[in-house]
Amino acid sequence: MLRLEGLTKTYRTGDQALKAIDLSVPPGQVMALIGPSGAGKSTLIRCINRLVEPTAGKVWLGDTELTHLSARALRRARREMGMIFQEYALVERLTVMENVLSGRLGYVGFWRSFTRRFPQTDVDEAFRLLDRVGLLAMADKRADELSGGQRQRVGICRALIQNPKLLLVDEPTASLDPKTSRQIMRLICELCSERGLAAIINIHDVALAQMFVSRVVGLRLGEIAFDGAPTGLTPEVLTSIYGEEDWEATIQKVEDDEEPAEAAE
Ligand SMILES: Nc1ncnc2c1ncn2[C@@H]1O[C@H](COP(=O)(O)OP(=O)(O)OP(=O)(O)O)[C@@H](O)[C@H]1O
Repeated sequence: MLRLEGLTKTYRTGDQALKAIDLSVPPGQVMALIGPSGAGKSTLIRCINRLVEPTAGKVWLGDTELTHLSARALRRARREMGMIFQEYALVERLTVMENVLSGRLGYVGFWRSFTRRFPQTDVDEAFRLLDRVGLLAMADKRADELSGGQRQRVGICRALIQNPKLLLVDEPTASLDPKTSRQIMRLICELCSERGLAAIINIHDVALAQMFVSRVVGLRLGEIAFDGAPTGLTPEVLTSIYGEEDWEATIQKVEDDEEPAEAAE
């Protein structure tokens, strides 16, 4: 469903953030993207929906090649890609419901969005989504009254109400405590599985990635250094991605977390 061919990004500063990346993500697959700071993870995610313009290469979403689309066609293609951000990117003074509905702006006409008159079907779907993520009672609260975990749940609803085929998720747990991080990762993965949605999740926390996803891609200096199952992330592989460090502690943490009591949380 998503296919990158020779995706390359060289910033004007000369930084080669991505070096001819080839990567395919089939429908329904949730993939974690890991790697050290500066490896190119955010650039890769942003080149897919052209928030950052690739220097070379192709991005296929289904049968559509995205890098040569006109602005108008790109707007249409972006509806198929929901984005979830580290800092939630909510409009603070709007309510939870209004923030969720803003995910429909790519679909409704200018005047409707200007006056915020969304079709009833959109409102119904927003309520369903808020219920699914446990925020139904918060629909009328202002976004700035929410905790970090609640804000991220709103961000997830806003991405899903677009009815995307692919989720692009940029460090969804970076501002959250460990327990809330696990809940958010679990929620994203459950929702992808319920909806047959593919996702690429840029995530710093290797242990968290290992707990929830079936495939991990490790980037190093703009190139793929690992692509496989989370069980393949041995200390040697992690060293090849991140450089020297004691990885036993990280891997141990995953095993501890897999105890039944934790899973029932
Ligand atoms: N706007 C920009 N202009 C110039 N260089 C940039 C820009 N954005 C990123 N880079 C460079 O591109 C490379 C990849 O950056 P990117 O942010 O994609 O990495 P990352 O893996 O997401 O890092 P982090 O985990 O710290 O967010 C780095 O060398 C960075 O300095």
